[in-house]
Amino acid sequence: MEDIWGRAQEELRKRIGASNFTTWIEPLRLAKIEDGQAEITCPTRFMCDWVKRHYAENILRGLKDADGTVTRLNIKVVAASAAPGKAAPRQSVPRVRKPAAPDSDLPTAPLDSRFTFENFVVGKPNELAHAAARRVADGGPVTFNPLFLYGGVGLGKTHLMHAIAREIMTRRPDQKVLYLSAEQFMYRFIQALRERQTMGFKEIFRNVDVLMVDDVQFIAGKDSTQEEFFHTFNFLIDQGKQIVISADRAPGEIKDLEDRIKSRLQSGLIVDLHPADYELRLGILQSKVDHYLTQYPGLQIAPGVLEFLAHRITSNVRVLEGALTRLYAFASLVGREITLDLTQECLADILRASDRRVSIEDIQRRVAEHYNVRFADLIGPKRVRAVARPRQVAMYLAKQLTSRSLPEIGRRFGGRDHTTIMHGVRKVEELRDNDRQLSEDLDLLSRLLQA
Ligand SMILES: Nc1ncnc2c1ncn2[C@@H]1O[C@H](COP(=O)(O)OP(=O)(O)OP(=O)(O)O)[C@@H](O)[C@H]1O
Repeated sequence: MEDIWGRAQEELRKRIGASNFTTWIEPLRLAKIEDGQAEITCPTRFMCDWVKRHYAENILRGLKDADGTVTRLNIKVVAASAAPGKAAPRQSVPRVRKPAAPDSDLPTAPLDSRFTFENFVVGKPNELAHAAARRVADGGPVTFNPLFLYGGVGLGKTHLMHAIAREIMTRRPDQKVLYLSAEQFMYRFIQALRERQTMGFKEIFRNVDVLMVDDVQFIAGKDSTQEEFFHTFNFLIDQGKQIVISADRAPGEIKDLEDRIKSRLQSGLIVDLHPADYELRLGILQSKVDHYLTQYPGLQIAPGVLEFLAHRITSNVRVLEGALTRLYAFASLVGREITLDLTQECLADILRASDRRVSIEDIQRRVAEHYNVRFADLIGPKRVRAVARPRQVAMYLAKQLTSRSLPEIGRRFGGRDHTTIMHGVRKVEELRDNDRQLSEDLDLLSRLLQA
């Protein structure tokens, strides 16, 4: 099945272009072929409708070419986790392109032009890492050597590394800056060994003023590469040259890394990038929206959408950025304003994956406790204000923090109609901006529920 779909995809990529392919075809899966009918699964309804309207014919043609038995096509929505026997569809998230194996005459890996200090949003979780990176980039006498930056996936390590490299190259063009990933370091070293060019290799690496190695955990367990790295490292430090290293964890926690290397890596300044908190996530989204304003002038984003995304997508910045990119692409294609509904529709798979599994009952219990009302009253018919307002707050939080539909939420609120829920949600949205107490309550409750 994989083979057939692989061949059909190759054809499709040629026919519709790489960008359309990545957005619309890559997330699809070929689930089965039965009695001449191919079944394609799609992670969201929005995407399913779009693909049916625009690409069904091409997909069928591609499948027919790849497997002569196919005569019909059925495209249906299947939630990411429920896709039969397949890995979850890849989200259309732009992965930072890590440079490929480099050309041996040009050691420095290409720098991504977006990864600058200006584009880096600073908040509590990354302020120390940012300040240290800035200090190194500003130059002057070497204060901490090496600078070791570490943090989980997609939290901005590579972004900071590129920013440092670019800044030094601009401020001090006389300095030889060599930036590369640990994988490339190994690739070059092995190539040098094979071509009996180890002297040339050593010369390149020992002649730099600033050496920057990304994802150093990669050399763990690679004995001869570790050995060479260790010597290069010592040589440069002894010469007072700056070294900057990044990894996905602290030096002491990298398994299969020789102790002497660990201890050398620990001899400078070690700073970690913490996962982005709500404020930082919102700040990053706002700065991206500013960029999109030039790319998509006139495309409106409704109030509350960015807050919603910052609340709901907590995994990492890369996923957050990818969500916004997809949202803008969808909205501009269909020529619609980016509303909360559009957001939930077109990011259903990402939101589901990030769903923090807050249940509606958790929300109701927490809200009842906070406002000191009985749980039974909260979901019951009472209309007195002392109960009605907390109920609307609970409805609003249910919409914000879960991926349940309005009718589903209605059922959990004593069988209310979806229009009642919509009214409750809107009411809270209206009041939130001017009622400080309410806004603080919402903030506190969301935090408690997501803790
Ligand atoms: N504070 C920030 N401000 C603006 N953009 C950020 C910030 N942090 C991360 N990003 C963006 O998030 C994306 C992922 O960041 P980056 O590639 O630097 O992560 P990483 O920590 O190197 O992850 P990995 O370990 O997967 O390589 C990039 O597009 C980057 O620009």
